[in-house]
Amino acid sequence: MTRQDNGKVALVTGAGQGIGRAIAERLHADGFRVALADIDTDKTDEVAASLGGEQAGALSLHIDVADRQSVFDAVSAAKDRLGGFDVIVNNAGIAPLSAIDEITEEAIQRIFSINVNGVIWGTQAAAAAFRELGHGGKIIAAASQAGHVGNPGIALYSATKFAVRGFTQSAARDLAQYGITVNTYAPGIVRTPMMEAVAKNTADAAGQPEEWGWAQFTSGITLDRISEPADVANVVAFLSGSDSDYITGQSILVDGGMVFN
Ligand SMILES: NC(=O)C1=CN([C@@H]2O[C@H](COP(=O)(O)OP(=O)(O)OC[C@H]3O[C@@H](n4cnc5c(N)ncnc54)[C@H](O)[C@@H]3O)[C@@H](O)[C@H]2O)C=CC1
Ligand SMILES: CC(=O)C(C)=O
Repeated sequence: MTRQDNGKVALVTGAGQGIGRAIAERLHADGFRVALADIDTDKTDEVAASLGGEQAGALSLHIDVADRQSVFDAVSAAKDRLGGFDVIVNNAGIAPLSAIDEITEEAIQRIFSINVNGVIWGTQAAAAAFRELGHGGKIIAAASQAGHVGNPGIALYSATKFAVRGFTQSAARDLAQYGITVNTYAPGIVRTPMMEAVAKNTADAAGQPEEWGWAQFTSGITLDRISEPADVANVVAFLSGSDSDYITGQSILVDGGMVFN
């Protein structure tokens, strides 16, 4: 089907691969002009080109979500070059393993600077752009099933995702007066480079084969399969559009029934 531009602009962080890429592709197919922002622009250059490039509403941008100025610059570039600003998807994140005894000050700072500060900077920059443009908008961030319940081996990561949910609930209260909704999506186990590394590193740390690493995370999926990035993109497409206008402050689990709460 031919793509119909819907007149709206979305920026997706971490759009170079995995879930972010699938979200950017889905929003573009739905008619959004999309800024694909990533620290690795080799990847976003390629994805944006595959969608037809800037003239076709697919703009590759550099962003380091840990750097507030970089986030504000990317939002500003998306707004100016794509002609508006309506949705931000604060998707970029990292998931290094964290055995409790081995957590260091540097490890805490690194993961929080990306997974939490990155969401805060994206929220600030998007809210400022929406207010400047005189309309509301949608702020969406990646949480995780690990931001709803504990998982072995990823305690520090889990702390960042609980933090994202807490920030989101309060930001939803603060920004409602501007017509801005704030929500998170909480994936389960998604087949991406991140999850492949998590499974492999979990197995390596225990001296076990890789399938054992996967099994630590995949038992208990009610729908009995790992998620594909498109499963998550479907829900983010809903949160980006007007059908979700009456939802704010929520974390939507997209986990095939791993966590019921
Ligand atoms: N894969 C999974 O099973 C799950 C993933 N998530 C969350 O979903 C989000 C996306 O995950 P995946 O696609 O699996 O990850 P991924 O590692 O496959 O892709 C992440 C992307 O973010 C980019 N990135 C990393 N640091 C960045 C920075 N400082 N600034 C800008 N971009 C940066 C990377 O270059 C990469 O393109 C993350 O927030 C993750 O925590 C949540 C639950 C499960
Ligand atoms: C990487 C992640 O978010 C998991 C295992 O829930």
